[in-house]
Amino acid sequence: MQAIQDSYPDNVAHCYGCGSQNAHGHRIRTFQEGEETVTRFTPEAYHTAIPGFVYGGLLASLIDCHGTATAAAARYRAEGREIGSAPVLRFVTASLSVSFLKPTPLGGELEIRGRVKELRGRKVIVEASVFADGVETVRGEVVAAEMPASFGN
Ligand SMILES: CCCCCCCC(=O)SCCNC(=O)CCNC(=O)[C@H](O)C(C)(C)COP(=O)(O)OP(=O)(O)OC[C@H]1O[C@@H](n2cnc3c(N)ncnc32)[C@H](O)[C@@H]1OP(=O)(O)O
Repeated sequence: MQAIQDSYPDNVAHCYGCGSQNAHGHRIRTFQEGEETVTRFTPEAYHTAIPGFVYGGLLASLIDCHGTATAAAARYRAEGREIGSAPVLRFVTASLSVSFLKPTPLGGELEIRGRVKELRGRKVIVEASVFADGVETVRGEVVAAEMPASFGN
């Protein structure tokens, strides 16, 4: 199945969280499921915070990259365009907020589910949650902004 990240051009596919070209990264893959998006990720033993539980920074990065992918998909949908069609849309994180509701157990697959809260102009606000065994352990919000052509300058 085609993931949203599969549509990222090679020159922006090096992100540590979601770049398919980053051999050391998480390489998350996000799929549209109706009005929601879903990513599945299984943390490794070295993603430990306190033994038995997942490191919060990893969980934040899953929300982050799931959010920017959800934002891109939402904009394509709003424009009635196929994901990845030219001109390619790229979103970066303007703001990320994360609440750790419960400790997230280490040792199984996590599910990250996202939905669009607001889509306006060059900005998309995405809400996303991490679930472990169906229990919501983390909730976050990503403000994703369309990457300006001048990015980095
Ligand atoms: C392409 C695949 C890569 C995937 C990336 C994965 C996630 C990442 O790790 S990205 C790396 C981390 N993020 C960055 O480095 C971004 C650095 N910041 C920037 O480049 C700029 O500040 C940027 C692009 C976010 C916003 O620039 P700006 O000139 O304000 O853009 P602009 O187009 O005017 O603003 C867009 C909208 O976002 C809003 N906005 C900008 N920053 C923020 C913020 N911090 N909080 C809330 N809203 C914000 C603006 O108010 C504007 O909203 P509106 O349209 O309602 O007025």
